[in-house]
Amino acid sequence: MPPANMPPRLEVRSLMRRFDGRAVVDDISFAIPQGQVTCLLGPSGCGKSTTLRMIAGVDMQDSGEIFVNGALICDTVFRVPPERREIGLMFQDFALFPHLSVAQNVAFGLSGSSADKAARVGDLLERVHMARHRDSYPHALSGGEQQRVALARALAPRPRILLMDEPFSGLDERLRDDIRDETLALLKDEGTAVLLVTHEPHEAMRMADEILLMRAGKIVQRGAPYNLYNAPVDRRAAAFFSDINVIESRVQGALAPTPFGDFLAPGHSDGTGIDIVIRPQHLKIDFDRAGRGPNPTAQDGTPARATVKRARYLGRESLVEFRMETGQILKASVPNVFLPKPGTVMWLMLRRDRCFVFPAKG
Ligand SMILES: Nc1ncnc2c1ncn2[C@@H]1O[C@H](COP(=O)(O)OP(=O)(O)OP(=O)(O)O)[C@@H](O)[C@H]1O
Repeated sequence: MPPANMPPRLEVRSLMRRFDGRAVVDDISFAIPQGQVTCLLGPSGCGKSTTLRMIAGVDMQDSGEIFVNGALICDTVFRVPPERREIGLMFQDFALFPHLSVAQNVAFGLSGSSADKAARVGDLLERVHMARHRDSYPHALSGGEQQRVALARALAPRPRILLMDEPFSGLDERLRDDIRDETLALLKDEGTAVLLVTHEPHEAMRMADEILLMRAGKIVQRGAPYNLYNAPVDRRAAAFFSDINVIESRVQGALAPTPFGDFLAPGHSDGTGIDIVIRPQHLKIDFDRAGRGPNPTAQDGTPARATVKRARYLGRESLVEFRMETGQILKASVPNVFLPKPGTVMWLMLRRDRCFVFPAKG
């Protein structure tokens, strides 16, 4: 942890960028301390890359300021050019130089004595497990190997900040998690402050100390991965991280009645639409006991009858779709193999501590 009085490595304040009169980045502020990985997460087109491009200095904000180590590097008047910002870049389309070997690629941005450069290149290639490929050329490397070299090249000059734009998107799904973990370990060793752009929640959960959830140019929620997953600000934020079930209700006397019992809806007037949101892994399933289910509990509320519509085995878990007596379909995710036959009558409960209650239009 950096000392408390140390300025953040990177800070942006009230960044705005408009294209054709439309605010694509709309009043964004955040700070990243030394050694922290922050993920800018959001759907395609929400303004993530534009934010990164302004910090890199290849695009210019309409208003707002960017600071590195507490010093202004860009506002609407003053602007440090990109090459003097000491910010490393690792973009999806930021290819290796094809005519340079692996070692030459990593050495490219380095200054200092040849001995120092060789030591830094050797050390980084060891740490990204590419030392034995030091004399290979990029075309002879797999996508994952090229990505490792690109990481070593980006970190070689010891940038204070590294900006990464969808850096793993070109990789085979099975490789990605390994490379993400190796990358994270190296970034933490180096103490680099990182801003990583991704549209994949899984990637953000795996890599980030802090996630900035972005939508239509704004940060709608920020916090540790745990907080975003377990305390989403609205229904869309919940749905961004996993499948969700939504049970619709209408408030009657500060309560939202559902087939699973009443939910508290304080502050909402009668007739207000309410969504009870729950992730599939937080539904509980019980067997039918001659037409009866388990007894209601404070934690799980009232059980409701449902019929199995379909069950599929997905490897780590099984996904079971249920049809409620109201006609609504709910999805339950169950660890391992659980494949009840379609038509089987079962009882469902909602883990109350895992339900989110939102106004319907949220
Ligand atoms: N130079 C430009 N001129 C006009 N519109 C632009 C320009 N650059 C970006 N945009 C628009 O700004 C919006 C945000 O783009 P941006 O690339 O920042 O989104 P993103 O969140 O990074 O999306 P993706 O994940 O698809 O890259 C998009 O609607 C895009 O079309």
